[in-house]
Amino acid sequence: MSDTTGNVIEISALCKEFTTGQRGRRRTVRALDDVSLSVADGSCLAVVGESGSGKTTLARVLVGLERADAGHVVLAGRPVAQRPRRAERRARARDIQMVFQDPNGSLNRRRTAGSAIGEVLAAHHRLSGAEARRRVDDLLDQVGLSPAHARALPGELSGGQKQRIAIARALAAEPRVLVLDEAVAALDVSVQAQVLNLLAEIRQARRLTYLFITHDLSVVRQVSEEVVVMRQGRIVERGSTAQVLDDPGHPYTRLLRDSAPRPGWRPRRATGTDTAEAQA
Ligand SMILES: Nc1ncnc2c1ncn2[C@@H]1O[C@H](COP(=O)(O)OP(=O)(O)OP(=O)(O)O)[C@@H](O)[C@H]1O
Repeated sequence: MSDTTGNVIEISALCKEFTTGQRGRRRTVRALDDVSLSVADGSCLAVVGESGSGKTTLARVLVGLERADAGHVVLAGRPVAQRPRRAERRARARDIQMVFQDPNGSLNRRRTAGSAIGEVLAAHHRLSGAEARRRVDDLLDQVGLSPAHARALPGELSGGQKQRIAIARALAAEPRVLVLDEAVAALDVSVQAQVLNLLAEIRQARRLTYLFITHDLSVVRQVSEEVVVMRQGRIVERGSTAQVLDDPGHPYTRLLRDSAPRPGWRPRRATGTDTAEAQA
């Protein structure tokens, strides 16, 4: 379900600050500074930016792991409460799920893959034991694993297989939106390509919407039609992937693109001009 605009995510004027340190040495960081963004139902929007630009904070606010100081989020046509009740939290989890960079964070090392997926199924659907087992097998199949993997503990799985289980867990809730936060960053390049292909197939088959957070511009080209560029908590540029990466409008995007490793790439020391331009 999307709202009348066809957007499944509508974010307006989100702000979030973090204050750290002891009294007298306090430091405040504005992780999100007036961020407004919409994501069309069924699309894939990439969010890029250097480390600390606010990408993860945006994701965490969206899925409800962090509370914004100001601003609004509308998910699948429903405004998201800042202090949600249990039922609202559960409804949000059915709308949006997140896959993290490190699958170990979402998998208990003493729990089999089947039981990890079954836990999410049980939280969102009323199923008999036999139905749940069948759904676990279906989900394993959708992420390219076999029913035998249901009995495996995380320690018996490769990094790519663990990430596939984390994706199956997220899919078990049957969400409309998947937020993928550096979801392939920890994988070897060949495994990365397989998981990216898998994610593309799943999006098409399930008509899902992706918010794809990455620092890797080559990944952006493979997965998304549109991209937003974040810098110091603000969105500095948004457009089609081809336009933003091939003909960036903002000096910061040019700097990001020009410092990304690629075939034939030679590291180049940033000049004073680069830095001054990017401050614009
Ligand atoms: N829980 C927190 N406590 C204090 N500061 C935080 C916290 N979470 C994020 N920050 C700060 O907010 C800013 C944005 O961080 P965030 O993790 O959202 O950036 P990012 O673009 O996702 O970076 P990375 O790519 O390194 O994950 C950073 O300056 C970070 O140090």
